Amino acid sequence: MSAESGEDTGIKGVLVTDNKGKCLLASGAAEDVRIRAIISDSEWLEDAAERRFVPILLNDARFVGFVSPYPAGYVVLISSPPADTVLQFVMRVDFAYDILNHILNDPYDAMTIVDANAKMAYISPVHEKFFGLEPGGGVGKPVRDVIENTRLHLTLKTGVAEVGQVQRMKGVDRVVSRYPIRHGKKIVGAIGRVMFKGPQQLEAMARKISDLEGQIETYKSNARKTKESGPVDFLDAIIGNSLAMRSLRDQIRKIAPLDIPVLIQGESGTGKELVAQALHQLSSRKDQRMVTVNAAALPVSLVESELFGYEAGSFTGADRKGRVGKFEQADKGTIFLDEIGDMPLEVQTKLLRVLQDRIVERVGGDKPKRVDFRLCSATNRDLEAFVEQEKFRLDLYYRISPVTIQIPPLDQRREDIPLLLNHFVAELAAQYGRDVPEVEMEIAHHLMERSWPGNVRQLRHVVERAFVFAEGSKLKLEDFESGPGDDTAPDTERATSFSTSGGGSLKDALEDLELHLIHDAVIRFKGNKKKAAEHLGVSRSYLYKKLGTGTDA
Ligand SMILES: Nc1ncnc2c1ncn2[C@@H]1O[C@H](COP(=O)(O)OP(=O)(O)OP(=O)(O)O)[C@@H](O)[C@H]1O
Repeated sequence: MSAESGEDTGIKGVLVTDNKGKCLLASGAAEDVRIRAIISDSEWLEDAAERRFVPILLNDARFVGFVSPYPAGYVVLISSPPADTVLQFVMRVDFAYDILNHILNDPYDAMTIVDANAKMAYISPVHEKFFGLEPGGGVGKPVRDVIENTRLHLTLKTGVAEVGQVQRMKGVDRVVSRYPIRHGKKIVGAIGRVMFKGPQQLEAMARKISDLEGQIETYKSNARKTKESGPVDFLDAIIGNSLAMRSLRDQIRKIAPLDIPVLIQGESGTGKELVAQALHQLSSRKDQRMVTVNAAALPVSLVESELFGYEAGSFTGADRKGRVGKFEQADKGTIFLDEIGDMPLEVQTKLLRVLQDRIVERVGGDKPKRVDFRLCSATNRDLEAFVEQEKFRLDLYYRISPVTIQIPPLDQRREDIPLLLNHFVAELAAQYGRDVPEVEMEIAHHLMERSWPGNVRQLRHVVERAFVFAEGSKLKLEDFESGPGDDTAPDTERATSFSTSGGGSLKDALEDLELHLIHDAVIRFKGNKKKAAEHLGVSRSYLYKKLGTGTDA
């Protein structure tokens, strides 16, 4: 910058003193007698030389002095403060110089500065080393020639900061941020910062944030649902007008407000979880949580920590902060023990204790805590038979079943099928963002004649398959008659039945499996056959051929 340029941030003056502070040379702003008076104090000089940057404040002007010793005395460069914040920083922080020094030399956070022409103006020593440059070696070169995959030249053009991006340099990923630097309205350069610890830390942080966001979403949506739907809606969600279903809703209405344990029994897919939800929502605990525990999925080794929680650092592999167990989470609310019939005997014993005492103690903790929960359990097993076979503890059975609710299988209430069909079609239309299609009359008839070992869940799957593959705006009987959707075995059984279905050859079994995979993929991608074909790694035409359709839906 030239002496005449008058730029505010430029050097305003120079002063050279001897070791005692006697002025040897003064030029520019340093000729001001007030500045000379300040600087000629040898104590001030000594202190300033330690700090390197010092504010020089006059009544009508403010400067920053850069003070450096040289063998015969001191050199003081006087400049205008680039901004008030900078001046304040220098004024308030005695070790301002050391901070700048740290920023420039931080081994974990390097810096690249380019000028308005995208030429390197500065590069941190750690970054120079990383690129194998001599000190100052990159300065003056176009940034793109020095830094791999840089976008700093684009930052100058767009004027938009890019924060937390991943940039590959010399075969490793680094997290970088790029900022345009403005003087007034003009972009005068750009600064790039590199976190030398790599992106792993950020990834871990991002994962944590996304977990938390997920949890918040669940809470929000639960809160919304509870607000939007009055308690009656939770009963209305249990579709069916058969005598059995009407009586079921009556029982729920009566039992829900009583705070006693309930055991819900019914085959898989009959809606046990729906009933548990309704019981909770119609109880006085509805504003608290219903915490679901899949009892079958609990390994004995983890059951205590899952159910009762653990204190910080209580065992290897535990979260450092400790964890609240399911029973504590359900305090004042409901705990729903699903699949309780599949609980191993050792786990049953541990469970019995907390059901008797209503007290939990975290693993590694010494403060037993009283918990207040409503117990709701469910099973598709014949628990009485299990008790006889000594697979289930009698005392636990009594604890969990003062009241039982039996949900009959769908085959015993086929008159509910038309209502369920309409309900699922409307629900699927909303889920897939389509108009509700017309449903051919014969379909309900056809479905009522079939057997439903997988109960309502299986019915929903069958309707979903037909819905996804239907052409046009009408659901036709033929949509339900062909393809894997017509299989009457429950899904879990079907998965293992490919090789034996129809007792045919291996080729038949493979074709069967292929068709299943294709149908599953189309459902997974909500009817988008292009995406399904991509996912399966087959051409679209092959997929159409297998589905027996000619066009994309
Ligand atoms: N009466 C019903 N009305 C509406 N939807 C139902 C009904 N019964 C079951 N469903 C639906 O069927 C599916 C299975 O229900 P749910 O998970 O409650 O069954 P479950 O008996 O708990 O099964 P499992 O024993 O396998 O855990 C869910 O999508 C549920 O919404």
